[in-house]
Amino acid sequence: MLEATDLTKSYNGHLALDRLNLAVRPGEIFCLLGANGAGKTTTINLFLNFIRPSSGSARIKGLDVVEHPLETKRHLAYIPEQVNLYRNLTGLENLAYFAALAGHREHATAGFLELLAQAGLTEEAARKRVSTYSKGMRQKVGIAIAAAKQAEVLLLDEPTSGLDPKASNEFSELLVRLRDRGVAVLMATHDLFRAKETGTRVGIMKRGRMVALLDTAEVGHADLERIYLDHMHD
Ligand SMILES: Nc1ncnc2c1ncn2[C@@H]1O[C@H](COP(=O)(O)OP(=O)(O)OP(=O)(O)O)[C@@H](O)[C@H]1O
Repeated sequence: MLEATDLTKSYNGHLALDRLNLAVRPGEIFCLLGANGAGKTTTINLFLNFIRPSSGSARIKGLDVVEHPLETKRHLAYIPEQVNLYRNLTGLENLAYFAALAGHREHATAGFLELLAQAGLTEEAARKRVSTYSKGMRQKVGIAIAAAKQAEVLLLDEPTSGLDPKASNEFSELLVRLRDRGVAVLMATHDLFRAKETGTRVGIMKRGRMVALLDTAEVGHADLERIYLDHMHD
């Protein structure tokens, strides 16, 4: 579904990403962990085709993202740290707008309200302007947009940073629901706890390289933290 093969990005000889090999299957949440500058955002941006690889390839549903930019974009949704929405429009209007932009005009207002309700926004909140929303509410609109697009691949870059624990928990539950519907999720995060809770696998990155790959079912919270810190120290 989501595949990196020897994916490499260098900036003036500095390897931001060094031969990454990774496959994320439908129904899987893969969490990228690593210190600042480890290459997590670079990985996500390569899948989004925001930047070009120096060598290797990023594929979505078997299609190279550089060779098939439009087709691969159709299958994916992206939630950055700050979801960009039109502040003067309501959550409902934003959702309708972005769904239409993605070619999904089949939903009526009731359908959009249902998607927002599933993402945890009441109708009352959905009809308020986004300028009045908290960060957690904007992230929920982001999830509703991903659901309206029926995205099969979800890319997230530190989506829960700055969310309070309850909002972060709610957001993680939404991710798990999408995962259970067969969405392939790739998420960069600094939150070891959430990575263990919601991730199927985690990859620890350091200076552009994937230095460890773990199955979350096989490690406890304390193990994951210890393994992470061991890698940061050497
Ligand atoms: N446009 C650019 N020009 C030059 N170097 C860059 C550029 N973008 C990223 N880098 C470098 O690539 C490396 C990887 O950066 P990246 O943003 O992928 O890290 P990250 O793991 O996402 O970090 P953070 O946790 O801070 O978000 C860093 O050394 C960074 O300085």
